Amino acid sequence: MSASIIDGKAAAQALRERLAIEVSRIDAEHSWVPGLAVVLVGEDPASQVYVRNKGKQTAEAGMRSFEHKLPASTSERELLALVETLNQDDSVNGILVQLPLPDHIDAQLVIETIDPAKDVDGFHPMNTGGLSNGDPTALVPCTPLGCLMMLREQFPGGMAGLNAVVVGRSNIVGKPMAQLLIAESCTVTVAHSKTRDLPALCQTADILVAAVGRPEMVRGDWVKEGAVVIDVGINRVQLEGQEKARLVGDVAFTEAAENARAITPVPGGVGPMTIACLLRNTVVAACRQHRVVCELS
Ligand SMILES: NC(=O)C1=CN([C@@H]2O[C@H](COP(=O)(O)OP(=O)(O)OC[C@H]3O[C@@H](n4cnc5c(N)ncnc54)[C@H](OP(=O)(O)O)[C@@H]3O)[C@@H](O)[C@H]2O)C=CC1
Ligand SMILES: Nc1nc(=O)c2c([nH]1)NC[C@@H]1CN(c3ccc(C(=O)N[C@@H](CCC(=O)O)C(=O)O)cc3)C=[N+]21
Repeated sequence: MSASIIDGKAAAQALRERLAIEVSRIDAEHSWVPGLAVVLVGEDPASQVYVRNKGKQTAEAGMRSFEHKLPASTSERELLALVETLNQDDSVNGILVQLPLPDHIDAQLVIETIDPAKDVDGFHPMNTGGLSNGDPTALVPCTPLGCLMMLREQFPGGMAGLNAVVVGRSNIVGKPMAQLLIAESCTVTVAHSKTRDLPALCQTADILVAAVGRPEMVRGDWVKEGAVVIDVGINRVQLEGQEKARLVGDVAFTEAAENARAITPVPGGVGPMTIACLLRNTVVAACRQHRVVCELS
């Protein structure tokens, strides 16, 4: 089988267009627009690109974007004070603090300081707990939410009873992805660096999600014939003799596409959907804060 390629870029654009329509309806009927604050500490060049893309796409959807770029020397106390200010600011409906943070800052403390109602990353314990308890109002982390949206397109009849294997158990991708798949009634296995015989486990997967951070680790013969493969990995690899680094996923794409029914590419798969879901969470959070009904499907 030769896989169909899941076009995350197109899906993200379609979602952003729906968001823009909802934002202009809210503006017309209620005279406010959702606002997203993004906080970046330090100079990490890759993070700066994300922050720039987020700012641009936020504005294109008709929303307000507030960027706070702080030096790497920012103290934990200063960052917590900024978060408190954003919590109090009624024009800010969503707050994202870009991770990772410098070592001298306790990231968990920062996350727990964000008002759960404005936690559009879905990392606050109130939201992670809500997700695992099946609370429909919990804000869901953007990357797994984007993966779920693409999976739903692939399974119009639902995913109940399918075997899902999630490789990676991070708080930002692996664990919330597993929770979402449990809620879809999949049989979910979460693999990590201590998992024994990972290739054999992956071969049992009808749905295979790779969120590892190791370039092309998942090989073609790990993929069951007809499986749907979601590649979350974003790895920059420097090829010999080439000036620019290339982006590759955690899955060996060409090999895996021989066996899969459908697969996400890198770039152009999960990444663009992550940003679109961040904007979606901001619209949803803003509507709740203003106690108006959000007309997004
Ligand atoms: N497209 C997007 O929007 C996003 C992409 N990413 C990308 O996704 C990837 C994963 O990110 P993130 O979850 O934050 O990464 P983390 O480094 O936090 O987690 C990686 C996970 O992979 C597991 N792992 C590492 N090596 C192996 C191995 N050899 N075999 C099996 N499991 C292994 C680790 O296991 P253990 O717990 O045992 O150490 C860990 O659970 C990265 O490439 C990142 O850049 C991340 C966020 C968003
Ligand atoms: N608090 C927090 N929340 C996050 O969601 C978060 C974070 N911190 N830290 C970093 C990771 C990584 N991440 C990506 C988002 C979009 C793309 C993306 O848009 N990728 C494009 C293009 C990438 C490029 O060309 O550089 C693509 O895959 O096509 C990638 C990675 C969000 N993260």
